[in-house]
Amino acid sequence: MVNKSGFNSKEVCGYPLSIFFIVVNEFCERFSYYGMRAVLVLYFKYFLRWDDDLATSIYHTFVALCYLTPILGAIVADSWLGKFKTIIYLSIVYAIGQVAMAVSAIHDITDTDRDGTPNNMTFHVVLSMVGLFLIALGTGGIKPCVAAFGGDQFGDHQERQRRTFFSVFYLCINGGSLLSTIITPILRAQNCGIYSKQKCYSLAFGVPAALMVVALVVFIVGSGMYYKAKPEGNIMGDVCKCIGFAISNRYKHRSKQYPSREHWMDWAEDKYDKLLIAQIKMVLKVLFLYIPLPMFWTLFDQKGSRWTLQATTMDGNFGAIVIQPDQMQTVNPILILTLVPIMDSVIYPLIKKCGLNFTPLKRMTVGMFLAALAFVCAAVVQIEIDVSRKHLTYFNLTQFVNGMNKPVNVSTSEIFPFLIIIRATFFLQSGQLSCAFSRDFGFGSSYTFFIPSTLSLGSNCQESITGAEDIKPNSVHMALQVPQYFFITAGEVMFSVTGLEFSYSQAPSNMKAVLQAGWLLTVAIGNFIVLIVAEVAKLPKQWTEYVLFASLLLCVCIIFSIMAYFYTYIDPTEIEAKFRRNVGDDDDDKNDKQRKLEMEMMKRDLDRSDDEHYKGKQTKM
Ligand SMILES: C[C@H](N)C(=O)N[C@@H](CCCCN)C(=O)O
Repeated sequence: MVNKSGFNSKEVCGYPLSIFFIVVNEFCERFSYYGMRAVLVLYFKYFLRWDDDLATSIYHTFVALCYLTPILGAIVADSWLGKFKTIIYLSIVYAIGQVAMAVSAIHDITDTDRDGTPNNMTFHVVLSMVGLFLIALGTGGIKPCVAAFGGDQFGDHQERQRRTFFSVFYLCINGGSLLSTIITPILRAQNCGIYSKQKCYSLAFGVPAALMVVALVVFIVGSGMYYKAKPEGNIMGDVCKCIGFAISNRYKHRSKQYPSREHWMDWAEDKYDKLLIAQIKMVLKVLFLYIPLPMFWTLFDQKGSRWTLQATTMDGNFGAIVIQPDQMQTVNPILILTLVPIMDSVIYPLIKKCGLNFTPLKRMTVGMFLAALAFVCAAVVQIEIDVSRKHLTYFNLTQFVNGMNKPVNVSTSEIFPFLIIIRATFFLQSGQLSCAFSRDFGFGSSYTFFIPSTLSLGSNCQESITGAEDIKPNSVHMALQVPQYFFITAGEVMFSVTGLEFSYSQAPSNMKAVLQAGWLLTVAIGNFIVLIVAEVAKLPKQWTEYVLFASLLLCVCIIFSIMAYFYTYIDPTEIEAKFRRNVGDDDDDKNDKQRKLEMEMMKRDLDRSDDEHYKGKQTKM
């Protein structure tokens, strides 16, 4: 098959063979990313010993960074290296970052006294932060390149195949995410180590590191089959310069003696091409609509932080299997894989049959509302947890009944929490004699221990001490998190999947990457908002924080629906074609007056989003 640029590629069932490597690469990369992310907040809490707030803050800073770097990746690819080389180089950086994370989680490296806990925490913190920085650079940098590189492989006659490719691509993202969020928590729950056995975070990070290497190798293997478009120049830079010129030119001509122009971007006409200005106007219209969107991601990305921490205080026993708190995140990709086909083939067509025009912006509004609902569910679950644990401060309530006829001093080592199980070691001492025993506690439980009169201190007392459970461990079941996962995922399908398509369809041909980067930027800002709100609000009860986030999103949802109401859909290809036709007409010596008139009309169409002009394709909201 020869594509639009004359590139001859092998085909299988009408698809370029090269996309097979791209799809497998995406699957492995998303496995690597989501697998590492699934256990990250627990690594912070239980390995680095950070509190919930610090763990949540660093988690969201990392996610935010992952969605800031796509701009960098897009600039490097478009203006310098091209997509292929950018993907290769940044994947290497990414894999190094994953390896650094795996090494940072080996407790034996600094466990000099061999008691099972690292002795030089600074080493682990610094290495893991360097690792996370490299991962953010890699994953974010390649994000806008891989999907676009896949799209480049298709010829103009393969529109249908290209659309299928994007659907398969999204399913691969969720397939990789699903598998990894099942596997890495299992690996993390294993015991491993050289001097002492501890929870195996190094393996949980090591496997994603290996998958990233596989992703890179698969991508390189396909090298000979790819169509590699040359870098088109820094369009992002051109856009910024053009906007900058329009602003400064407007400022220079601020005096009343100069006639005003219809749109402030028209002040760039003195230097820049009219087509570029028209394209920038289209982009700005969409970017303006993006302003409220970060709030959705603020709530959405708390699945991996607050919701996972919430799951650690719940009972994960599902009878045949015990679900780890971080494994609850798998509910999201499972639901995505089921909901996307159901929505596309049943719900949306049904709504259409009912005569309702469920436009992309309406879907996104409903998606926001569902995410707010998810947080109301999370708040209800949190209240349930708080009530069940009201009287439980596990250690204060642990007591000893001494059956010996001499005083016994009881002390304890640091409590080491293994998620839903807490292990504590007690030291009994009387005079020079002492003994120790360890017990596992269900999270939130409380015990009374009996010291028998026959106990011989100085020997092993592990077996001799008996205990009675006064307060049962966590009783609120993790299954109660399913409704909140259902609503947030239904919200994701309506908001994220639709938003991606909306960003693509409303972007001028040469600025699709700019809008994709803008779309990803909303994710980054959303994650920064988590930090700001959590820090400013500092609410004492977790459920009130959930209610606060739900209320904020609800307000934003109302604002967005008003903005969306005034948005008019456009067809960028048609607008661009008209501008180009006009240049052609110019060459044919067309009547200058007539040409100017047409240009003015097109500009007005764009500025006012006049409905009739784009053959009824446009719809409000
Ligand atoms: C796994 C998740 N359901 C998903 O599809 N993620 C997408 C979009 C992420 C948007 C911001 N968190 C992905 O590309 O990973």
